[in-house]
Amino acid sequence: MFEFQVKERRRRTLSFRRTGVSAECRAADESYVPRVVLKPDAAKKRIEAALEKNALFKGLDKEQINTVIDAVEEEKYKAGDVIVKQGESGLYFYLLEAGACEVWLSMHNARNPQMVKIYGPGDSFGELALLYDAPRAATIKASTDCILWTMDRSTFRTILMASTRKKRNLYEDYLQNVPLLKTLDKYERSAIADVLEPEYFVAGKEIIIEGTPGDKFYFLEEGTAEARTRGAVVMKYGKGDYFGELALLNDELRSATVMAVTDCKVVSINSESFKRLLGKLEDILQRKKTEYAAATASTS
Ligand SMILES: Nc1ncnc2c1ncn2[C@@H]1O[C@@H]2COP(=O)(O)O[C@H]2[C@H]1O
Repeated sequence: MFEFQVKERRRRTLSFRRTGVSAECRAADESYVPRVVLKPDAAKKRIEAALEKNALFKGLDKEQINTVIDAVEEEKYKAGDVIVKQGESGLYFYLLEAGACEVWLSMHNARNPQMVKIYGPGDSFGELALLYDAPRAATIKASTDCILWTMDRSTFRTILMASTRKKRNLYEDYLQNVPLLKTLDKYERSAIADVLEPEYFVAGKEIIIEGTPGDKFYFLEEGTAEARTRGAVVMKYGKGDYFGELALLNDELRSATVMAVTDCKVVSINSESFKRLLGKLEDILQRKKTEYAAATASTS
């Protein structure tokens, strides 16, 4: 049998609480006093680079980013180390700077956990226990030597909890009803919610232009749109439909123009997140190509 042994490490580093708390921090948690773990400028630059790669930190202002940079603490793990263990209580949120970590899940008290994904640089984990006051939902194990930045619970709850929860709640129902995502589990859909960027297009405006390079994938959240090739309508889109996948999947130019028929709200995903989060749906996405070919043939 496969048993992970771990107790989340408790920090021994000297840290202090900063006085002169910003109004924003006080608003989020009256008792919060920012934590400061002293570190050289070079370390601050590394943290900033890691934060830039992670969608959860995107909406933060400069002051909040500085609070995060002050508060996090470096941790190194060796290949094979267990960083968090499913079922235990959670103390920290983790941002992976270097190395790779495996996610292991034990479903319904099954004895043998399954590895469900691998995290790489810029990925983060450990938010669920802190967001919902719940036991760790999965076990995370270093698959190579790793460098992580760990954030204490109080900083996480003050700086990141509201924005993360808001985005996940906002898109939970919508994503659950997107047919393409039916085979994903709730956690995989919330990872998609984290990276969605809303965009608005007035009726008649092009969302995608045929023959141009593509760097985004879109879900249509509100309104209707249509795809045209050489002027002929080849596809109509409504709420929950998606487009823009072919250029990203096949590294090619946009093969059609997609235009808003009514005012539209779309949510987009950049190509890096698309490959990371929707990669396992590639077969379903590629199948759509046959549908496009048939529609195009019937108009010519
Ligand atoms: N499929 C999954 N289900 C639950 N947690 C997952 C999954 N994949 C990755 N995780 C991460 O594993 C972490 C384990 O600790 P948390 O429950 O705090 O937060 C969890 C998520 O960040």
